[in-house]
Amino acid sequence: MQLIINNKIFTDNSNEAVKGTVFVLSKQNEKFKEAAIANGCEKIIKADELKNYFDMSSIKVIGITGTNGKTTTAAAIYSILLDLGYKVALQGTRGFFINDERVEEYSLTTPVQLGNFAHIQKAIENECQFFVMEVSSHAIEQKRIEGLEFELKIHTNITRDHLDYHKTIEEYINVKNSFFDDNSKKLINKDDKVVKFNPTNALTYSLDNPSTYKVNAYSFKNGTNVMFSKIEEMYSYSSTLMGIFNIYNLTAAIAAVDMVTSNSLDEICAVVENFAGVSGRMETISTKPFVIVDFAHTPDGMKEVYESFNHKNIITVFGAGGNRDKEKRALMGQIASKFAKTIIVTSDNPRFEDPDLIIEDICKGINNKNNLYIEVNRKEAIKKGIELARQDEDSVLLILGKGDEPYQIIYDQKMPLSDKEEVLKYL
Ligand SMILES: CC(=O)N[C@H]1[C@@H](OP(=O)(O)OP(=O)(O)OC[C@H]2O[C@@H](n3ccc(=O)[nH]c3=O)[C@H](O)[C@@H]2O)O[C@H](CO)[C@@H](O)[C@@H]1O[C@H](C)C(=O)N[C@@H](C)C(=O)N[C@H](CCC(=O)O)C(=O)O
Ligand SMILES: Nc1ncnc2c1ncn2[C@@H]1O[C@H](COP(=O)(O)OP(=O)(O)OP(=O)(O)O)[C@@H](O)[C@H]1O
Ligand SMILES: N[C@H](CCC[C@H](N)C(=O)O)C(=O)O
Ligand SMILES: [Mg+2]
Repeated sequence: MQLIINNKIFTDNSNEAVKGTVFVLSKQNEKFKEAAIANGCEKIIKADELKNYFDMSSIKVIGITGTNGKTTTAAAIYSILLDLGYKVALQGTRGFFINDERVEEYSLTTPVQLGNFAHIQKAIENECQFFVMEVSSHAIEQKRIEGLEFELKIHTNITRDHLDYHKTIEEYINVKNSFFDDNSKKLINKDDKVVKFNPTNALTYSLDNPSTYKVNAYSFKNGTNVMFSKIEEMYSYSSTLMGIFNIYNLTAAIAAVDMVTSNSLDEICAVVENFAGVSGRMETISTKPFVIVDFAHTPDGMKEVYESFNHKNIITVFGAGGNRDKEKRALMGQIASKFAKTIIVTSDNPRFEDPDLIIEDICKGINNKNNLYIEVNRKEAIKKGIELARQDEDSVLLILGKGDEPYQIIYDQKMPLSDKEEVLKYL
């Protein structure tokens, strides 16, 4: 990766660290320092020194971490800020966006150091006042966010994910919490039981516990309607987004915009309705049969989705990623069997693993095998789901795990596949 500032090349790759370039040292490439020197680089700096070469004072960086809800909360903040007339950049799982336009496709949720700086540079060139970014646990652990100064840090929730990488849940929680141990402005979900944060400059939001931005009531009639209070004052907003978890995401987004702008909460709440949600996140693809595509890929994420459709006969299609946390698989099976009437277990990015064995792992959590179908081919699994949904008017088909990912990863190949397009094909 290279970054050019005032005609000077900064690189994090020793192979590119030739004469006249600056080698930017990070946790990941420390081991290549000698190679960079051998290649003749002009200078070596630490990633957190990059800020000395770079004037970022015109842009406010907002970072969001948590197990679930980062992409949705980030997109909601982006949408609200744009609607209020600001220029904004958004960086996360779905790519990189500037002022309502997609600039880059999917890659990492949080790029490496030089990648973050390059995007911020582009945002500044486009006169953005805000840079909204998702911060993954990998990024915190690998110090990809070194050298960034955050105007606001937001916490969504901490459950379980990526244990293939972090090994233990304790380590995962510690990594996430470490994002909140400094004196920056923070916005914390007060209903989360494991979050630990430095209380200096922290405000909170919640549905259950006392907090700064406290949801007092909500209803799901004709969309989602929410009343919340800040200190003594009451406010309300409406949204087309479904699910209690989206009340968390939207309330966090409103609170965040309140914390970083001088707009009134009434102004902010008025534009929330315009946010149509994120592609592939609780997205209704069809109402008859009722079909939803969602990105839930953790036991907790699935539970949240299923609970939102408790009044329906749930038919669900899902798998679990290969070369990722194996422990979550049986738990996902368990959650599905608790809530769903019919389960179709299939593949979700098997990568280098045998898809049949991943499915076996998932099925270990499913006790009642009566309404269980196994279909390793995801396209066929979706087709089966639609067939079954057509036979039951009270059903909802919940296709989980891939959201709007446009591919299935088999070995290291990305084969084109879109859950949404498959659904539309069979309707
Ligand atoms: C497991 C993991 O996170 N791996 C990341 C890690 O890989 P690595 O340490 O093996 O990389 P490496 O090839 O040794 O290179 C490390 C550094 O050395 C440098 N290098 C390398 C070779 C050389 O000869 N000389 C040299 O200087 C490279 O330029 C680089 O800066 O560092 C690389 C760059 O520094 C990342 O691209 C890579 O992400 C891989 C591709 C990945 O798939 N990561 C996923 C798991 C990830 O990060 N996901 C999260 C969360 C997703 C979510 O929940 O939404 C994300 O933020 O996307
Ligand atoms: N606040 C929340 N609490 C619990 N579950 C949520 C919440 N928000 C979203 N979800 C569920 O998690 C899924 C992923 O949401 P989203 O993409 O916003 O999260 P993310 O943190 O960016 O995930 P990832 O780290 O995989 O990119 C959604 O499709 C939904 O099922
Ligand atoms: N962005 C996350 C979720 C991907 C979910 C699922 N589609 C998978 O491949 O496991 C990750 O890379 O772990
Ligand atoms: Mg994300």
